[in-house]
Amino acid sequence: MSNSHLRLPPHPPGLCIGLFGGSFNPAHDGHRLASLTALRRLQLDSIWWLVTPGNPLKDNARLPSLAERVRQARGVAGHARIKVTGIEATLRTRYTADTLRALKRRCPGVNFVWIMGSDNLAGFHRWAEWRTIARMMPIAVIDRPGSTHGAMASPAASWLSRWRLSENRAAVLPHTRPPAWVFLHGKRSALSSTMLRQKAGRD
Ligand SMILES: Nc1ncnc2c1ncn2[C@@H]1O[C@H](COP(=O)(O)OP(=O)(O)OP(=O)(O)O)[C@@H](O)[C@H]1O
Ligand SMILES: O=C(O)c1ccc[n+]([C@@H]2O[C@H](COP(=O)([O-])O)[C@@H](O)[C@H]2O)c1
Repeated sequence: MSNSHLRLPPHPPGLCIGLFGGSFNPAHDGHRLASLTALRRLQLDSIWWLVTPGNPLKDNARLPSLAERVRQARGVAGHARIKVTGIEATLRTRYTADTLRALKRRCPGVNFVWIMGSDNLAGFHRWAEWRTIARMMPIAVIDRPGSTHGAMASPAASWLSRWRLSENRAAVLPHTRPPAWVFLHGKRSALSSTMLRQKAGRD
């Protein structure tokens, strides 16, 4: 990855930016639909897809290169407000807590929101410093087929329950002091990268 991925133009204070981390192996329309839901319901200025150099909890032996995944994801994103970036490679961060600290330091005044699908909330308690992440920025969870119940029954959802905003207040989430989170239900996609890799004979 070239240093161009670290170029962070000055962001006027008050901008609202969603951070959507993922392996994107490959990116698909489910990522795009979740992003459009977050953009609209949270009234974000933009959403950044953070294509990870490698999820710290996954075996990344067969993961395509970061450059390849970023290129493919840009083809799928196709939206002026969705920016696809490999910035974690340049920041030399892999754990989400480290990435969020680095971005907050580099972009003071920006209202960041961490975005994730409901399957990730189900396993969030296994992430490094997950409570710290929730104290660093608001979180929006996007409902995804197959994980609605698991997400809500998870240790993280239980710990976070007292800070949950109702969905009709989603637009205030980016301006709310963390911990704060919202569970967004809307149009859903059953697509997954696993399904696409299997179809392509890659798994
Ligand atoms: N169909 C979907 N609806 C809502 N969120 C999704 C969907 N697909 C992926 N996400 C979310 O996008 C983020 C990145 O996911 P990722 O790139 O791992 O895709 P994936 O389809 O879950 O991949 P895999 O099947 O390999 O686990 C995660 O927060 C995940 O929950
Ligand atoms: O920081 C962690 O401990 C951690 C553990 C698991 C996943 N993550 C992040 O979660 C995001 C979603 O990952 P994935 O592989 O499910 O697409 C991605 O940004 C990962 O870096 C982060």
